[in-house]
Amino acid sequence: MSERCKIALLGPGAIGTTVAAVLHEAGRTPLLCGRTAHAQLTLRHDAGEISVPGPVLHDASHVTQRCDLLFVAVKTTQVEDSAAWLATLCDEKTVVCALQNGVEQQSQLAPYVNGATVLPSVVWFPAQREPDASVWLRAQPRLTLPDVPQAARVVDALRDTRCEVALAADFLSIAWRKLLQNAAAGLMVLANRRAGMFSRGDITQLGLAYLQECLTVARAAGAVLDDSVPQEIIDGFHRAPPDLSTSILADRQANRPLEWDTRNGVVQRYGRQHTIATPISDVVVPLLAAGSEGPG
Ligand SMILES: NC(=O)C1=CN([C@@H]2O[C@H](COP(=O)(O)OP(=O)(O)OC[C@H]3O[C@@H](n4cnc5c(N)ncnc54)[C@H](OP(=O)(O)O)[C@@H]3O)[C@@H](O)[C@H]2O)C=CC1
Ligand SMILES: CC(C)(CO)C(=O)C(=O)O
Repeated sequence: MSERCKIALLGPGAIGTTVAAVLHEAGRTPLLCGRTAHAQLTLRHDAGEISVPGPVLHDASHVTQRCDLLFVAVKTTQVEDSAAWLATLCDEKTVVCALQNGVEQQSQLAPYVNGATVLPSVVWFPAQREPDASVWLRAQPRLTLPDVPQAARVVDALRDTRCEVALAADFLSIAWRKLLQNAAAGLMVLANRRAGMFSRGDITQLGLAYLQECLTVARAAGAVLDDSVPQEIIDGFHRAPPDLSTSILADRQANRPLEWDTRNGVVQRYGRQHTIATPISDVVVPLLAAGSEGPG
């Protein structure tokens, strides 16, 4: 096994390109690992563009290095297919920072990472992959991590970059807060519309009722969240640019598999575990699952 690499990034899509670009700007270009070969990555932001020189490696069997820090930004539906990369890049000394939505990153990645520490994160910023594979960053990049010793490796890597990192003592509650936002964003898939649809009174009411259901489940799972959270999330959609999309809608519109279980099914599953009725999830989840997988 050859020398270790300091930082690698798996999944150079919308979020992965953003993190690779901010690392590159700070002189810490990661080893780029993906599924599709690209000569370079391009991130477009408010003030200009960042190009990250490639190549994006696309065959794990050509790589022999383990890494100290691995950012994983494949979709949660793509983890199993990424197994060869995870096995190649990780050992028990690696910290794997999951740049993924959901509240289950640790259990989803642990089977694949050779005993590495999996650090979940909350990714707050929207980024959009364009048809030419460049990425449009639509807000200030910002992550929240659990306040544990292994987070220092991510904090150091992202120090003095465009990406803010916050550490949270009560990470679980913050992760569920973000999950609620993602669950409500799933309604955009069913309407095939972007954030502007929340300006409708009927969608606002549906969103609030769904978020109330999600909040009850989140609290049963241990999250400490105020009664005001559903309204705050809806207010966020009202303030968003009407054309702001969400990654699950981008996947639906491209006819790719959806992270329906990670973002919406999870509320129904935890609801069942805690014997909480989830009537709205019981409608939303099968429709998202069928949209993702068919048949038909
Ligand atoms: N986009 C956003 O605004 C946000 C997304 N998130 C979350 O971040 C995570 C990543 O999402 P996002 O960046 O949008 O996803 P993308 O679909 O844009 O990127 C996924 C990347 O992973 C690559 N990939 C897929 N399969 C494999 C594989 N088997 N081996 C190696 N690479 C692979 C894809 O390659 P290819 O180019 O071939 O498709 C692509 O580069 C998700 O969990 C999402 O929910 C969180 C907050 C915001
Ligand atoms: C845009 C954002 C931040 C909220 O829905 C997101 O998490 C996503 O698109 O997956």
